[in-house]
Amino acid sequence: MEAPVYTQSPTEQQEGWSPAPERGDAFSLAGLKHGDVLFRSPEAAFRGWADPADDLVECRDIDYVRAVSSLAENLKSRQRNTDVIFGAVPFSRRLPGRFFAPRQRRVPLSTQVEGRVAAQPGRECRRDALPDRQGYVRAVQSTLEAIGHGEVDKVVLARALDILLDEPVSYPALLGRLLSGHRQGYTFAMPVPAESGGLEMLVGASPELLARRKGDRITVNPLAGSAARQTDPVKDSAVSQALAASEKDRHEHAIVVDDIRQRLAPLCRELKVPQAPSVIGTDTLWHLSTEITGVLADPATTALDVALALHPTPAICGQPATAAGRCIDLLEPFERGFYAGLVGWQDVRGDGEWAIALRCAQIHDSRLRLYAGAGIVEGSDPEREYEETATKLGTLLHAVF
Ligand SMILES: C=C(O[C@@H]1C=C(C(=O)O)C=C[C@H]1O)C(=O)O
Repeated sequence: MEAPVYTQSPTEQQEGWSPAPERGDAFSLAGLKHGDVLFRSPEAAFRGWADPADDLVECRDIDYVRAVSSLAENLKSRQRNTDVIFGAVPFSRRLPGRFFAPRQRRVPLSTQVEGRVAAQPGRECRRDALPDRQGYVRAVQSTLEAIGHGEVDKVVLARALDILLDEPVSYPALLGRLLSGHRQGYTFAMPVPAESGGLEMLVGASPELLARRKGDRITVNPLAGSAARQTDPVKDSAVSQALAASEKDRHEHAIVVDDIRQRLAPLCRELKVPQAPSVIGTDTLWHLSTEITGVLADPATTALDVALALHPTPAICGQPATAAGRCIDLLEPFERGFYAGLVGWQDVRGDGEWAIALRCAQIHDSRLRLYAGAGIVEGSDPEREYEETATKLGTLLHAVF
């Protein structure tokens, strides 16, 4: 089986390279292993190596920003040939986040996965749904009751799928497939602290940018309101038009945009929020999307500062956040871990990108936990919401099998 290979175009060869352990001007995913990093966005692509030992911090929420600035100070003072910190922040405050500065290499944007993409060698031995279809439908019904009683306006209710393979996950195979199947969006492999100690790999292909900073400019791109894509192009376009016109989905989306607007206002001296959402397509879904741009009032505000000011948005938690968080704790029979948290990178100047960890799994050896959720508002149909989560799980499932 051939592993996919990255190559760079001649014009981009000078851009931001640090020493890397592989030959020439191409690198292969073949060596990608537990503990390594991969992150590709529409703006940047990185590959990081777990060894030798990295600058590393694991910390709780109040310390995230301090942790990243102390890593940045270390990098500056040691003039290491890298200026990028990677990391992940969990959904809830119960778990620590992890930030580190591995030996890394920035890959040109023209980077393509080349060669035949290998298949996962293992087979599925076991699959457990948390909860099953009935359980999820009941949880959506309970959420609708809470919404009806005025306790909460929106709750994003997730479910998980545990899969056991008969062989450890092949990261080159899995990432090769995710990268070649998702040319847009944010594809990542990031080591994160496991609940049981040690590390797990957070792997996924998310469509959602929480915050990007370039100098004093920021971009925030919430998604909310979804419909499954169709193989027939006529039906597919009808579905996207119906989504754009759907009252229920526009309400679900507006809750997110209003919350983000309010949270960004104190950070920005200029803020542009489009009047109406547009529709964007992933491999499996149409989403309502609003690209919000702003100019920071204080240019010392970093990409992570902006991301943490917004997290958890109503796109992945709900509104109001505290009441929605209570529903999630009560109704989801698993710990979200890093699902719906932040995953990304930031350089020593504070520029960077933090995506929301969606369409992802936490992986250890041959065990995978996949996650997907759907926003519940007044008018949501429990069976359709279940189907939406099934479509969302498809991103990872199609890459594994
Ligand atoms: C919660 C997820 O996705 C989020 C929920 C969406 C929705 O409810 O329409 C759309 C995009 C994401 O903000 C997920 O993928 O698990």
